[in-house]
Amino acid sequence: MDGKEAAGRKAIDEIHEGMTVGLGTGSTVYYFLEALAEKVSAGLSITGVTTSQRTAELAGKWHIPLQSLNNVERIDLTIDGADEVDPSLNGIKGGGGALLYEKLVAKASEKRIWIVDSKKVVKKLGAFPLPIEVVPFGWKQVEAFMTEKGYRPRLRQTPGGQPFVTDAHHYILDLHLDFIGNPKALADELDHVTGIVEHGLFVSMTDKVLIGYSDGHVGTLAKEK
Ligand SMILES: O=C(CO)[C@H](O)[C@H](O)COP(=O)(O)O
Repeated sequence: MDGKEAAGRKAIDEIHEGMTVGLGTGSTVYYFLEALAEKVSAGLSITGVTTSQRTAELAGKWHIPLQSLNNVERIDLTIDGADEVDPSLNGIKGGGGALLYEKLVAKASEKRIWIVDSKKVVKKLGAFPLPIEVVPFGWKQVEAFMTEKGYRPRLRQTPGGQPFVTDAHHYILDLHLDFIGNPKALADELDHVTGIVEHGLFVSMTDKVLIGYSDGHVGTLAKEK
C-alpha cells in the first residue's frame, strides 16, 4: 500500500449514514471512492457531489448516488486531495485541473478533509507550480501580467501540445513561484486580477489533513480549535 492509498482508504471512517459528501478529484481520491463504493454496495446511503467530470465518471461506474451542487442544500463533508500542504493547513490544489469546482464544493461544505501522501506536506508552499484558471479570451494578457509580476506563468498543455481545457472550459496557467512567502496576501492579489477565474491557493480551507505514509500508517494534521 502506498501513502495515497493509505490516506484515501482511511477517509472512509469519516463517512456516516445519510451524509451529503463532496467528492474531490485525483489519484488519492480514487482510493477513497473505491472504499466508498464498497460501503455503498454494502448498504450505506449517502449522496455524493462531484468536483469534476473524471470523478463523476468513476462515481457513476461504481454506483455512488450523485446530486449536483445546485441541487443540494448543504454538503456535510468534503474529502479531497491536495498538491502541497503547509503546517498551517494552507494548500495548493489544481494539479489535476479541477480547482474551480473543488473550491466551490469546499466553500459549500461544513467540514473539509484533505487526503495526501506524506510527500505533499511541506514547510512552505510554492515548489509545486500554482495553477490559475483563466478565461481563454485574453489569457495572453493575464500571462503577460503574471510575467511582469515575476510569477513565471506557463500555459498548461495536453500531451498533444494543445491548451489543457478545464471542465468549465477555461485554460490553466501554472505559476512557477518556487516559494510563497505569504499565501493569504498572494491569494488576495490573485482574487483581484481580471481574467483569473480562480486560483489553486486554498487558504485556511480545510479542517483536517490525513497523511498517508508508505508503510501504510496514517497521520493527522488538524486545525487548532
Ligand atoms: O487538486 C486536485 C485536482 O485539481 C487534486 O486533488 C490534487 O492535484 C491531488 O491529486 P493527486 O491525489 O492525484 O496527487
